[in-house]
Amino acid sequence: CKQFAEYTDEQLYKIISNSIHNAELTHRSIQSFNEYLFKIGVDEAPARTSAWTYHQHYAAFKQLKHGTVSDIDTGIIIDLATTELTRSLAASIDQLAACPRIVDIWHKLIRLRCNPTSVKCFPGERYRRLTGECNNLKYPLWGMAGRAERRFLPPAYMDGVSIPRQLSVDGHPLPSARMVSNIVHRQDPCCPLRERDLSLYVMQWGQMVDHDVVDTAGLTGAEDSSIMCCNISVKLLEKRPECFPIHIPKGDLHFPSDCMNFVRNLPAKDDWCRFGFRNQVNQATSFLDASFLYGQTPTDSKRIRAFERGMLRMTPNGLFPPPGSSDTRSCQVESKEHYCMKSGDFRIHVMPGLTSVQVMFLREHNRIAFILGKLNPLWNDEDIYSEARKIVIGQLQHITYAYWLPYIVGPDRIIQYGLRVLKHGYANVYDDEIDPTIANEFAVAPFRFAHTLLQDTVPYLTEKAALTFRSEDMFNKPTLAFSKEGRGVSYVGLGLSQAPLSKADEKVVTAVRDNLFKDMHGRSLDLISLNIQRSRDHAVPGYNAWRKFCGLPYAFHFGTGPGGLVDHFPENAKKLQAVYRHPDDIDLFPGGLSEIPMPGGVVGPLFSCIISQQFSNLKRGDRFYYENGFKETGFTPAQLDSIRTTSLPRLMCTHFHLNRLQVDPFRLPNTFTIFDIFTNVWYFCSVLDFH
Ligand code: HEM
Ligand SMILES: [Ca+2]
Repeated sequence: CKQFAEYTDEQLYKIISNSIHNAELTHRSIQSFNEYLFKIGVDEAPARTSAWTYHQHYAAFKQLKHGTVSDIDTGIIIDLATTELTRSLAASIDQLAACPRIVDIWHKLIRLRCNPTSVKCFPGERYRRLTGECNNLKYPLWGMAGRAERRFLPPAYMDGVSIPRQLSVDGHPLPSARMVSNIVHRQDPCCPLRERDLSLYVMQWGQMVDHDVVDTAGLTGAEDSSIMCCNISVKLLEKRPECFPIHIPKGDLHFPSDCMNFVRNLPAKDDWCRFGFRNQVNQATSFLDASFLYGQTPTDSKRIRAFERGMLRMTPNGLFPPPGSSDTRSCQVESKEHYCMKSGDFRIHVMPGLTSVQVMFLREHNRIAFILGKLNPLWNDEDIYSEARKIVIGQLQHITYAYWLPYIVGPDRIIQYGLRVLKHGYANVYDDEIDPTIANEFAVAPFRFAHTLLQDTVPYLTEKAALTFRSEDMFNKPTLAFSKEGRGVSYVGLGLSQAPLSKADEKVVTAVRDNLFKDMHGRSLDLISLNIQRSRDHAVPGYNAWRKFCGLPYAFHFGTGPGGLVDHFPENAKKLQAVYRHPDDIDLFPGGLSEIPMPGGVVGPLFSCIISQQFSNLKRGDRFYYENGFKETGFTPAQLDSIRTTSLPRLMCTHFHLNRLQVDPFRLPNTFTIFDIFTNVWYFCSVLDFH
């Protein structure tokens, strides 16, 4: 505290009090400014939104709004106050935090507007909570929905607190995110490549897992409007701290203007109301717990559950989730009979394939609930619901760890990080010192790897025809899912298993790189620019910092020889060199995605390390992980054996009403040649084991 010896307690009190007070004033003035911009039509109301503005509505702080409205303001105020405090005292956050006098005064003052997050746990509870709280009895908040994401590495904010990372190590501005996207990630539409024999279902499962474990909250304008950062004067832009628009370089082959809208993500409230660098909020439970199906709060769950025989609500024909009363604006409806479905995750309609997988799990829950109800006539609704939910989550975890993850990170990483599932018996891997909370960096770059696996088309396979629809025409619409009297869900699901995965390289299809969320005015976004800009918004350090984190060689130069980008093909290293000034500057997404994939995986050494680390945390830091044998909460050995027979083809056969399917729908079926007859053959669904 020596550094602050010249200040009396009264002076420190005044400085800290001023910083909080000024932060409140600034926040209020930003809010009124937003109201004004909304009134004069700069920001767009959700009612008028087209797919283009949906981007912000997806990210909006939705799921937990009712419970945590004040957390939104508190997070912003603490962020503003921290910035002012570091400036007033000309000190870093670490220096401030090392001074107990400052910390004490801060807590006295901040208590007036911020309550530490607290929950009550009961060790005997048999089932995981919807919110994820109390999973860890020692650290009950770990993995809970609505909390700050954790960091694997400290952020690189320009001011050490909140301003996005924008400069090269040599002080020059970083290249525009769109420029990086154009030079590193452009895919020639003529010749998209396919990824080995993997199917598009690999991509779709990934998006479902992603939505289960992460939903980072964004900022919105007045009355939930979409904040517009382009087409406003520089003066106005300066007054909008939410804005961090992407510069589009001259001569862009797709975008005529020079600005792509980009709004920063919400600053999180710290669990203990401490000051600190800006962090972001995960609205989802970090655990792989089918939160996309069950919701993350008791209020949400009330809208999802039927409260009868353990079932989740369904339309009378038993095919779909019912409409959501407050989510009607969450998709674009093209027919009077269609509606936006209610699910545990607001983003269910982003692509027809995602709707298809989510509906499959809804049907599976109700199938299991029906069987449990029949077998246990004395069980009440709550008993059946809880047990069915536990089984569905077990199935989801089993398929993800046993069948999906190895295709992503490759078999070597599965062994290295202890991610293999057992064939028999309990694994008992729980460690209450492991924090499963989703890492900010995992969500911002490595786990977005699957954006390269996307195709320009949505395959749709009926009994009679193989059709395709343009992906860019299908974003955010329930049209295909409801088509053909509701059989569309199955046709999309089957289509995914029969279509090749786009190659796991650095190239990304134009459907999302140019035409993401295209609306009737022709406005669209570039998902890859968003990914890059998002990592700067979160101030995620550059490529080399991550190579070091993973114990991989540091790149001193852009060559691919020793001391350089040793995990890149020369062609990709050259592309990176064309946009970046130093290997330290390379943003995590382009740097990692352009690495040579691991043998048997789709991501390179860096992404596979970060993804494996996160999945290891999700396995070992989840007390309810399905292979754990705890008496109260685990499965019986017989139940566990049964969960282990769960397979994706069984789920698809049952819920998409199929006659036949290949053994592994994550891979394309083999044609019957002499060499591969036994590798991934078609089966009649009736032959598959039903449990
Ligand atoms: C057509 C399919 C998809 C579309 C349209 C899509 C679109 C988006 C959009 C708009 C964002 C937010 C971008 C931002 O502003 O930062 C996002 C984030 C993300 N995407 Fe995708 N995505 C798709 C598929 C996938 C798949 C297959 C994965 C698989 C692993 C994935 C993983 C992620 C992750 C991890 C995030 C960050 C989520 C968060 O922090 O809340 N996406 N995606
Ligand atoms: Ca979850």
